[in-house]
Amino acid sequence: MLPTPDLSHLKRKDYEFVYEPAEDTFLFLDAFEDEVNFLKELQPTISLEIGSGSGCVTAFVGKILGESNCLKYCTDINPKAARATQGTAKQNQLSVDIIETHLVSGLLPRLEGQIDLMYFNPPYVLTPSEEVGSHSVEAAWAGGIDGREVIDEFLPYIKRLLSAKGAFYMVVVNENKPDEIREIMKNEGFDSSVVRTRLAGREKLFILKFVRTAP
Ligand SMILES: C[S@@+](CC[C@H](N)C(=O)[O-])C[C@H]1O[C@@H](n2cnc3c(N)ncnc32)[C@H](O)[C@@H]1O
Repeated sequence: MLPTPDLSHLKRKDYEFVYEPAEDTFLFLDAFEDEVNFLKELQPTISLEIGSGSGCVTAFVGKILGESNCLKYCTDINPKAARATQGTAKQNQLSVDIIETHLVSGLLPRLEGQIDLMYFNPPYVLTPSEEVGSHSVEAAWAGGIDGREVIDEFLPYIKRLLSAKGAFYMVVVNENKPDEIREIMKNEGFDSSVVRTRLAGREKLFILKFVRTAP
């Protein structure tokens, strides 16, 4: 079992402003541990986490990839989360390029078709639409109708950003209608699988994986 990254620089007060690693984060870590062999074979040259929050997931993936030449990018809409990710990268001796932005704004067209590994633990909680799009901690969970508003805005970017061999992982809950998301992505030319599921309180969490359909 790989150790959880060192987040000791983040204090209780920081988590008033930045999403604190929770069940969904830890399910993501478990899923990436399941995927170690795939990730090592993939040998990503560029990775991207959208919504990196504390930076816990990227630090974990960084440990898996070890001394590789992978260029690691993260984005977050919340400036305090971007700073937290920066601190976590430093604390865990990783080099990560963190961009404070909405989804992947500013990365296209430069990284079009370049990303081998991409992952997103999105805001997936069902909330009124007006709550979506804040730049503070509420951005971590407010997902709007069906918890899908941010997810649906992001889906078209997967095809544009992933390289031919690339893989994309995402956390969703039952209420987000995972089968419908998989169908949308199938129509975009992606195969999907469920890497892990877990019940967390009333939520059923899924880690979905998408790769391009073999020609
Ligand atoms: C559920 S939290 C996940 C944080 C971290 N990746 C983890 O797994 O613990 C979702 C993160 O996405 C960020 N986020 C929400 N909407 C975003 C958007 N439109 N663009 C970029 N980041 C966004 C939030 O600020 C938050 O840090």
